[in-house]
Amino acid sequence: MQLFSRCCAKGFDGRKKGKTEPTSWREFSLKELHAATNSFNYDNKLGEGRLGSVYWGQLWDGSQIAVKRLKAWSNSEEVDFAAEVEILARIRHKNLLSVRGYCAEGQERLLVYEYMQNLSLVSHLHGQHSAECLLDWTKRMKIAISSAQAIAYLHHHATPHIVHGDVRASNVLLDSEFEAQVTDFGYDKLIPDDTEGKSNSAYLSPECATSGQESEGGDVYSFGILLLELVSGKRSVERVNATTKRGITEWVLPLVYERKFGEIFDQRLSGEEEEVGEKLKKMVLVGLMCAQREPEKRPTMSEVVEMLMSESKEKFSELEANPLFKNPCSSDENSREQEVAEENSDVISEEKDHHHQQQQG
Ligand SMILES: Nc1ncnc2c1ncn2[C@@H]1O[C@H](COP(=O)(O)OP(=O)(O)OP(=O)(O)O)[C@@H](O)[C@H]1O
Repeated sequence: MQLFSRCCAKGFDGRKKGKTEPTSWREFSLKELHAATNSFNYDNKLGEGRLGSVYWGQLWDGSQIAVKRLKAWSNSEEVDFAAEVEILARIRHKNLLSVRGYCAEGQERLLVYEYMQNLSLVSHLHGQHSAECLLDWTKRMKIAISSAQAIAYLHHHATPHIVHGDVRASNVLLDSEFEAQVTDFGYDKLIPDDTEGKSNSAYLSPECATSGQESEGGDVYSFGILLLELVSGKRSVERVNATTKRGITEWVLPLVYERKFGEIFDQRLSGEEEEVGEKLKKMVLVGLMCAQREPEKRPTMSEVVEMLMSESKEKFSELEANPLFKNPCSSDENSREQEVAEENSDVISEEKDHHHQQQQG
């Protein structure tokens, strides 16, 4: 399809650096969006999410757009769509994809964004672009930091502070320089009853799955899963056999206990990790810190940015020494005690054996 052929390109004209300065926010007519998307033609469809379908389009001035056609709008008639979109449009950060405009005619509600030619992180990690355009480590680290900065901005600098509520690889789009453009934030007023679609997601924090309440801590959890996905190239949840699925943390943590980082890193990039080994380890450890079950143990997004960007060896050693990364079943002290006991007494060793058998029985 023509619209995908530009994936991995450096820019439309080869001169542009990153995201173009968005032209000012405005209202679009339905006629204009019909013309731009070839009447929402199936061939223009980029994909479909919980909120509706997204179409590629081209405006009369040649600029490329992505149009999100919201479904189930009739439930939300009391919401002033234009006012809500205007609030969204005011949220500006270089790594957030801000809305460029909207259309509200009859039952139709549409959001217009700049088209991101390198599409989403999910398509590069697991989708159609994973073979033809594999993200190297430098790009992955850039994506990790730039997406963390975007979420940290929402949590700590936007007024009022914003919980993203749906951090995942498909909501991290990539611009021409492979910088992250985080999207799909601030929709809670536009789509009030939107918890159901997320409830099965492996990105959802345990407390949010129970309470249905989104929070900054929940975003941190989801970002942790995203980091592990980015560094390993694995999906957030994988099927182990016909009846069992395994979350990515359950797979990564035991490997970290044994310091088998090489097995965690995306095997499709083997060889390259020598140069950036420590940074990749850091991505794994920070990912696990974020994806802890207990929200109070997780870092804030500002701390995540700081950890990911830090060059300090001491800070890295501090991170590595976190108790989370020690196998609770074989702490160093326990094994030393066992060694001493085994050296000194056969009886203890027999007792231990007995105890072990009792435990197994
Ligand atoms: N501005 C854009 N530029 C390029 N592709 C886009 C843009 N916005 C969305 N897409 C693509 O369109 C598809 C659908 O996006 P959408 O945000 O509706 O769903 P999703 O993020 O996959 O799922 P959900 O909304 O349920 O989290 C995705 O594959 C996404 O990568």
